[in-house]
Amino acid sequence: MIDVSLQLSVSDTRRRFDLDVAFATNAPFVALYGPSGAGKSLTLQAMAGLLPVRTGHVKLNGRALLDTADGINLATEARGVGYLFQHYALFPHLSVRDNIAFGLTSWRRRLKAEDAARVDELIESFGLTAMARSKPATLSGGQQQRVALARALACNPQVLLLDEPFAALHSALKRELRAELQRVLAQRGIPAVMVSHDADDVLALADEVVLVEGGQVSQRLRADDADLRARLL
Ligand SMILES: Nc1ncnc2c1ncn2[C@@H]1O[C@H](COP(=O)(O)OP(=O)(O)OP(=O)(O)O)[C@@H](O)[C@H]1O
Repeated sequence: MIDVSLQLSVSDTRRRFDLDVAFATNAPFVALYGPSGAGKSLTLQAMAGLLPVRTGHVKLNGRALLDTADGINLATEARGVGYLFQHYALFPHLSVRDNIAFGLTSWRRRLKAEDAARVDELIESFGLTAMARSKPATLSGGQQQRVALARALACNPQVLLLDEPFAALHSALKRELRAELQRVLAQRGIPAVMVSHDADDVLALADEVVLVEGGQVSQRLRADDADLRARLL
């Protein structure tokens, strides 16, 4: 069960955006869908603990990652979330292997043997063995996306947060990588929350769709709603 309620504001000198979203679901794959600037990425960032929240909660199978009423606000690294950033945000100076291992290392210690084995398993299962020592810039778009996904999974997350995971890819590759993502999530039993404004991504992957507009949830739709396609397009 993913249970989210978030109230926050972001602003700079000229703009202010108020987010007030809430949804609770048992769906294994949830899509946050809506127009550009609706507040989808801010929702994901707040769930991951990357953004200060004024009031609200984020609960995962009953475990509070954030609950402002109880003074709970776990640090990002303690939340057990894997995050795939829009445009992947790979570290250009690190190899594929070091990108994937990044969250498991620190300046104080080297990778533990069990973590190294996990990184190697991810490299192999995502077909990245031949390029494990290469820098991200030398990889194709699909390969970079696989590195980002492997990095998000390296910390053994309880939930995967995906921000526009297929936006940079052409349509044949999108189809291939959607299927790969479904396989990986089913294999590992990890629920996912995906931000997308691509109706095809949503139709292909989501069990439940949360429509976000103007910083609020405007509708909830299930994948088996007969008119889902019509309502998304
Ligand atoms: N620090 C900030 N200061 C002011 N406004 C901000 C700040 N960060 C985000 N915003 C605004 O908040 C709104 C919601 O942003 P968000 O990134 O969540 O949109 P989105 O729904 O993910 O859109 P897209 O699909 O285009 O990525 C946007 O209008 C954005 O410009």
